[in-house]
Amino acid sequence: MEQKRTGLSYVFTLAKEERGKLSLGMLLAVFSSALSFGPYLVVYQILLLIIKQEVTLPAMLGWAGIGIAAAVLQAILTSFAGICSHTAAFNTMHRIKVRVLEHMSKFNLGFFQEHAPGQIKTTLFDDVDRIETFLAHSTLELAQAIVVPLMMFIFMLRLNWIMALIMLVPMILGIAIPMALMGRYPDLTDEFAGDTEKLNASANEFITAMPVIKMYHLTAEKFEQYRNSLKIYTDCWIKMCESSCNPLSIALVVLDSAILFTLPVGGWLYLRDSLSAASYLLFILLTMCFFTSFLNMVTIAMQSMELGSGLDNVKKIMDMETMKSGQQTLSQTGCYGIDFDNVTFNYTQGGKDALSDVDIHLEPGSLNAFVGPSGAGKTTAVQLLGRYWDVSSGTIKIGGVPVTELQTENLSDLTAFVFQDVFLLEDTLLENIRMGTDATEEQVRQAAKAAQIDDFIMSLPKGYATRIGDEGVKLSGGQQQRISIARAILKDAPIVVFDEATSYSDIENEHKIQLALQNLLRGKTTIMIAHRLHTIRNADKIVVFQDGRVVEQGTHDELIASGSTYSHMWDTYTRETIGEE
Ligand SMILES: Nc1ncnc2c1ncn2[C@@H]1O[C@H](COP(=O)(O)OP(=O)(O)OP(=O)(O)O)[C@@H](O)[C@H]1O
Repeated sequence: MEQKRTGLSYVFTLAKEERGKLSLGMLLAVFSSALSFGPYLVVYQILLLIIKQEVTLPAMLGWAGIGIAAAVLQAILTSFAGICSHTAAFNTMHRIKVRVLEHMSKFNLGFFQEHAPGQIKTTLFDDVDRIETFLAHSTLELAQAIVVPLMMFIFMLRLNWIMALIMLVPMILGIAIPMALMGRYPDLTDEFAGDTEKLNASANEFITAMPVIKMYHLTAEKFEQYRNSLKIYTDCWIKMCESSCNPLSIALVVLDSAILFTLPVGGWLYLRDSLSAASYLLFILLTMCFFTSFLNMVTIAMQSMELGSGLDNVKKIMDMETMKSGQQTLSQTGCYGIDFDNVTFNYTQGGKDALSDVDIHLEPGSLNAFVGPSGAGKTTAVQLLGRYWDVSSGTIKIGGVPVTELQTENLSDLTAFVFQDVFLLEDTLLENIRMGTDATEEQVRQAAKAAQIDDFIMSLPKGYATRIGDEGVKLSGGQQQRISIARAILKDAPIVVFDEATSYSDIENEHKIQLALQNLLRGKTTIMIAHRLHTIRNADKIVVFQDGRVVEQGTHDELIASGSTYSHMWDTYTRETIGEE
């Protein structure tokens, strides 16, 4: 279905809190433009004096004074108009950024997995910044481009209606001819916006994938996705230029040659005594001024076309449905069981089920493990518990309450997730573990000790004050995972999920973390996803996933005794581990 382009009215809806300032800015811009007539009127009056042979020094000085006063006032009004529009634009930009971010923070977390960071950044910064530029500059130009030619036309109509109408001929031709020619070409604006977005996304991917790209000696030219996007973008750009070059050139030539219409007609009227010499000269001056103002409209039209796709992106995000928060809350100090009741889920409507009819009951305060081959649905199951996505059917409950009925902040307080890939803030190690909580430095250290990362941190010259990031220290995968474990320990949530959380750790560190966690996780309901089966051997319940279904559940001994999937996995695992040793 073709998407309807978002109109300029949406910009003014976004800027509704600043309408007063914007209107004042536009009004001042109109007054300031009206004053730009000053010099022309002065010239006209002086010409009249010359023709009537009434030139006197006081009269000349008087008119010159009026001209200078008009110019000074014009400068003052322009400056105030700019202050109004820039303040309104900056406030609007700030407000939109906050609103878009707030709105995004209410999405299911899956949104951030589905959308490339580059794409979100483009909307949040480039597209919103374009709105700011438009409001700061184009609104004033728009007011001027509409009002100035209109005022000029009314003035000229009063001076000589035939000449005024003649002035309209090049304007009508300048619009009608290009529009007729443009109609023969397809509208490529949406296609171009889409191609630009794809090019940005593939450039972003190229930069993100730099380590792999270097390993395989791929250059930007050889990186097929980038090369294709660039070619499609360039082809579309050339097509756009081809389709707009001729009509635009014709429009410019016709509008620029407006004087060729007013000059002969004015001369003819002058010879017939229907137009005074002063008026004739004034018309020649105004013809040039009129079309310069009118051409501003073409520039604004082009700016608003550029704004269009950015506006669409902002609107798309603002129109997206947010995750509906429930009303119920559970205490963060409680101990809760978890139930998956007949849960089915697919990432894309009509696509293959990532989970089918999953039924699991996890006892309050128990240690549980999700195991199974890659792609079996383990991560999907735990992400559904945290509402990264919402189930397609069935219910997931914490302490008997469906997760969809819990307040979103409460659900977040009840759960702590440690994933294989860790996100670190460009901040100190202390703040990276503290993560906005009011934990004391001592509490942070205790958590870091349990996660086996305190020794490493203390070995750094600045200890916990060491900053992570470009200019700071770089952490290994295992160290990052241990920071993430420390965060989860400090959060002290009643439900803790580890998804391959120690996969980057060496055996010794993994063992130490396991020992520390045994104490810390007492009384919490824990889910561990693990491929290294020895780490979950003592779990109260092991749930075996295969192809999106739960095929077995029980303790290690029960599952080994049953002799099916888990026992085969265990056999293979122990054989491989012994082989490695
Ligand atoms: N964001 C996503 N969009 C679409 N499909 C997905 C997404 N994430 C996972 N899948 C699909 O869902 C299925 C289950 O994936 P999931 O990551 O839950 O498996 P897993 O058992 O955790 O695998 P692994 O052990 O390799 O992490 C797979 O077929 C996978 O391709």
